Amino acid sequence: MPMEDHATAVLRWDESAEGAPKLVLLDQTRLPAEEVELVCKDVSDLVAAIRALSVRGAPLLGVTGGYGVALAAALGEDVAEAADRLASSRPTAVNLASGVRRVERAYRAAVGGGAGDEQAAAAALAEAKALHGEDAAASTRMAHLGRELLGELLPGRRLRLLTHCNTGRLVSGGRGTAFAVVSAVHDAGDLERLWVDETRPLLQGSRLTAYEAEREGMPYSVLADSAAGSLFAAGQVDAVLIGADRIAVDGSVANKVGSYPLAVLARHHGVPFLVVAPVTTVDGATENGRDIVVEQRPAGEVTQISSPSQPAGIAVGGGSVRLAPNGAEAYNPAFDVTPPHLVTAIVTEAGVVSPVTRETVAGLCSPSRTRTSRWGNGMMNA
Ligand SMILES: CSC[C@@H](O)[C@@H](O)C(=O)COP(=O)(O)O
Repeated sequence: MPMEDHATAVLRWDESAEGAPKLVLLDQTRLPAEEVELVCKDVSDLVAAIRALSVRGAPLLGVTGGYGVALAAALGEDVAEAADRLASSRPTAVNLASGVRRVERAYRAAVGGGAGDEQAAAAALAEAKALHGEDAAASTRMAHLGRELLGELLPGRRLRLLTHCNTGRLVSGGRGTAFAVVSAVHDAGDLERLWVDETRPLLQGSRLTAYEAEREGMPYSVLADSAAGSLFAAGQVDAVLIGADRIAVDGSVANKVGSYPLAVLARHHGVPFLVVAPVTTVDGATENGRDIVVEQRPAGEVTQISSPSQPAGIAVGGGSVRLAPNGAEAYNPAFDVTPPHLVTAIVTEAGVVSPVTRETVAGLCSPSRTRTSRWGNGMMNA
């Protein structure tokens, strides 16, 4: 069932009620147990929601950050200070900072053009809404191109696709990134099974992707991340599809921790490893994968698990259960970086990039990008 059919939108700007506008989010830390709205009345609320992963996933973080700047402007907060706090609330997903800066630029341009406070706030909101709409359109295009690519790579068969983390409607103005491609395959009747990595430690796969797969009526199975190797060995995976939080100019892909081992497995077993991400995730300012800042999260996310009412293990207060001895230290990077030579193709709304090289990826950043019409030879026409 599509997300719009539910009363709770993933994110909405609310100015219908009396008083000041608010940003209302579907609190993703409460899924799949319950659909609960989280009302952000100001930028501090929103920054807290972003840090707690109540709202998450690269494209949606960009859209949320943009609305955050609009909220600051509407409330008469210091927009520059609010933009800095929003942009730095999580470091890895480039969309967050770029969404924030884009809306901040629109606000400044309005102020520079002589707009009053209300007009400038309206300009910021219009830009945030435009970004939201563009993200939805990009999602539709990526779904189409990704499905087409799978048809070329793996013709004439029903597909067993493996995905990691969560990349569907919960992270996007539309149907998402990698999950949007899976949805398109499913809609066409070509999905034999979606393998859903649970995605330790915060379980974005089992909590969120399985929730979305269930609602779309897909055949799916959740697996422990460590079970993926045996699935590949058994010949049960036709392709891996993931999203991305940041793609460096050299084609390195930062995504949820656990993506890199899947790329290694995929290469070993000769399985295509596809990254699906909007052009806004390609960061022209980050030359190499080693320059990508990987967010380190609290140890408690690994060493404890919370009660069902706080299923993500994010809030480690009352109701949490220890998974490791008191005092255990933990290594908890939120993301890892997959080198370009392990990535078969990057699917963007502007086209499919393959092979993934500095030259082909740089084409996505430059205004004068060139595209070729054959997959496997630079870029496919969008
Ligand atoms: C389209 S979403 C791509 C990525 O943002 C997604 O795979 C991911 O890693 C999200 O991480 P999260 O820490 O849940 O924000």
